[in-house]
Amino acid sequence: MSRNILLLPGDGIGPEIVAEAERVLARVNDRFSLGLNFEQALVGGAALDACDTPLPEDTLAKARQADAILLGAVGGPKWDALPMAKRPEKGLLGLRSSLELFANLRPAILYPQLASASSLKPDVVSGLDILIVRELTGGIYFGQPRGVRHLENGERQGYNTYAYTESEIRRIGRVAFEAARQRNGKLCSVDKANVLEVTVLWREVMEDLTREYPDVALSHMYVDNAAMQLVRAPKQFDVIVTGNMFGDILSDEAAMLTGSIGMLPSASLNSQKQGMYEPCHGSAPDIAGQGIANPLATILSAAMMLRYSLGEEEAANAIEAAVSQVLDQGLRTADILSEGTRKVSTREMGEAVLAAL
Ligand SMILES: NC(=O)c1ccc[n+]([C@@H]2O[C@H](COP(=O)([O-])OP(=O)(O)OC[C@H]3O[C@@H](n4cnc5c(N)ncnc54)[C@H](O)[C@@H]3O)[C@@H](O)[C@H]2O)c1
Ligand SMILES: CC(C)[C@H](C(=O)O)[C@@H](O)C(=O)O
Ligand SMILES: [Mg+2]
Repeated sequence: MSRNILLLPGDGIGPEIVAEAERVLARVNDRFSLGLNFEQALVGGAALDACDTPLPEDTLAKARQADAILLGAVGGPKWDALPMAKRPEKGLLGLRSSLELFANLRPAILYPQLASASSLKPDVVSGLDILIVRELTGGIYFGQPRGVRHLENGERQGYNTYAYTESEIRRIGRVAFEAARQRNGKLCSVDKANVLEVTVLWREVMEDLTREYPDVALSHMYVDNAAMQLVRAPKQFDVIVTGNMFGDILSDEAAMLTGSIGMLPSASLNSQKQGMYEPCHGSAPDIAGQGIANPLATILSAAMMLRYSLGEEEAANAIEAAVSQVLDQGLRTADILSEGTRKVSTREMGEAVLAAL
């Protein structure tokens, strides 16, 4: 069986970290005879520079045909002044919406070796294993109308629309309830139902789903409290389900509980389980080109790809075990460095994972 993997390195540290994940994928491809074929395409700022669009037709066509996609990151100061429709981030959002990748899984797992790198005290985070299920193709990111308009008094007004249909809420809800059922039967839905009508509906639909999932205990929390609880007592959470923007923010927050945003992988899936896999972080312009970025979130995203889109559990487990092994060896990129550990570069970290494989 042959499977096509599309690599989209993107911008900033994207090419550096995707190169390491590609080498890891190539190694498990050989070791487990996975029949993976790799192809590359442009997205984001790299695509803007070459083709004047952040999502070229050719990239979208390749993405539609791929069995799975691995993306680095997009964006950077070079393109920040462009109008919204032309920005690198539109390339990423265009991929997500064109492929209907509505279900974004962001696991925040603390590797025990990184307990001292976490922003929280070891006893508060030890054993942390949370899954954030973020709706990815709706909400305020995509709602219409949007823009900047001129008011009669001469002032300009910027506006966006936060909208969800019942069916959009139901389908992400089902993904979250299924995940909760397979884990510990606990789901917390995060909203702002004390203020926003759209999330009153969100809450109603989530409640409704409990009839399909009587074995899952559903709770609700306002997003401001959830942000606080995540740093107060994160282990109260198991699966969190939330909308696009709240999920974006809460997942960056959760990343710091695991030591670094450089540790947080993600899967973005559609209803056919076709998926795009990417680290939760961005293009990190402040460290791009220095060879010091942490490639583990991308390598762990590759493991998620093997598990969710390709059904290669054994290869996925092997990558995760290799990551754990290099952490055991005390190797750390700068973002997770702590006393008594050894600082390594992006490439050295990739090499170490390869060696462990
Ligand atoms: N999925 C994506 O492609 C994605 C995600 C987030 C942000 N972005 C874009 O990236 C650009 C920069 O955004 P930002 O600075 O707000 O967020 P960022 O995630 O790029 O960086 C935030 C901080 O985390 C650090 N960091 C991120 N990844 C790291 C890694 N692998 N190893 C070590 N340190 C790491 C950075 O050095 C920086 O200090 C923007 O253009 C933004 O739109 C893209
Ligand atoms: C770059 C940006 C569009 C993106 C998002 O907000 O979804 C990023 O922050 C992420 O978390 O994947
Ligand atoms: Mg984000």
